[in-house]
Amino acid sequence: MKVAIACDHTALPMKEEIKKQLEELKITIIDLGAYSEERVDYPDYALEVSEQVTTGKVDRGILICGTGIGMSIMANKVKGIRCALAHDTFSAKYTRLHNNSNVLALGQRVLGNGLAREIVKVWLETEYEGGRHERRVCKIAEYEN
Ligand SMILES: O=C(CO)[C@H](O)[C@H](O)[C@H](O)COP(=O)(O)O
Repeated sequence: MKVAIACDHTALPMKEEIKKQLEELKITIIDLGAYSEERVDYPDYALEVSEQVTTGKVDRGILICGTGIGMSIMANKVKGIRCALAHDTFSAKYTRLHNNSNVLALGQRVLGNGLAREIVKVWLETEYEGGRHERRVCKIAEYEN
């Protein structure tokens, strides 16, 4: 699996922790920044990661900002992106099972690294269920088109 990851200036430590985890899981990582704590704008990073996903350069994306909210708002503007803001493992599991989410947003100011790692683990490991959910996911795509 290939994952693109990015954060803004608020979330560098969590991005590094999640990168470590992805390395442990032998996942190929594309780190699209930010690389310092200089103030940046989260929409730029959300867009970069989302485009990597929609063009098929990576399988999934992970976005981290202070709350995860701004990143998720921006990512969900990109056609083909189903970004889930998840701060618990139940949501992380069900957004894969039911929504086939392809981007995960996290908030460094909301979560500790331990819980963030658990969320990422379950989100990466859970397969989309399809079935009745496919009709609903298709309706989202139809609206985009
Ligand atoms: O949480 C965020 C957006 O939803 C981002 O991390 C923002 O950058 C956050 O609002 C912090 O911004 P600031 O310029 O560091 O105050």
